[in-house]
Amino acid sequence: MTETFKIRRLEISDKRKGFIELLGQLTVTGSVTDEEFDQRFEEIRSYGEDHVICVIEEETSGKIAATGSVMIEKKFLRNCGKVGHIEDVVVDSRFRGKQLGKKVVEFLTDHCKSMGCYKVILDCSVENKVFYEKCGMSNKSIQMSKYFD
Ligand SMILES: CC(=O)SCCNC(=O)CCNC(=O)[C@H](O)C(C)(C)COP(=O)(O)OP(=O)(O)OC[C@H]1O[C@@H](n2cnc3c(N)ncnc32)[C@H](O)[C@@H]1OP(=O)(O)O
Repeated sequence: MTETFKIRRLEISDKRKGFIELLGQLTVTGSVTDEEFDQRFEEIRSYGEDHVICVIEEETSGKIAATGSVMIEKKFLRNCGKVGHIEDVVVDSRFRGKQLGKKVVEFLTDHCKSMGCYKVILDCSVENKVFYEKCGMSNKSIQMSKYFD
């Protein structure tokens, strides 16, 4: 069967297209009810261009094959500059190795550029370092984190 991929922003109907299950390939999602999804979707939509989630839909199957998100941080430094933070990039294991991950990162990076950000940053595992290098990024620092119970 021919695969046709289309990249676009997340739509409210994407919950039915496997969006949450796809995020489950990245980390724990918990059980998200339709009501919780709709509420969170509207909340994120209210941030407009400052919080964008992109998806790639495989149109033949109507399934979400890849996703990633970006948040625009507004700063005082660098003349009230802006920084893009990329998060939650994942490609369905059935569709990996087809340049979809790269397309997601490009989409998000282009958004940051169009928003006037001076840089875009993300945290990733050592295993994904080469992937992000192929997306034109380079290692700058180490990640620190503290998880709350
Ligand atoms: C900020 C964050 O969200 S970090 C979390 C990243 N996500 C995950 O770890 C979830 C599980 N992994 C995945 O979903 C996928 O494997 C991803 C997103 C890491 C990569 O997606 P894919 O669609 O398979 O990658 P894609 O096909 O676009 O690869 C682009 C290039 O990177 C290379 N590449 C991809 N993954 C890797 C890897 N793990 N190690 C080395 N090279 C890699 C590819 O070979 C390709 O090289 P080429 O352009 O020379 O042909």
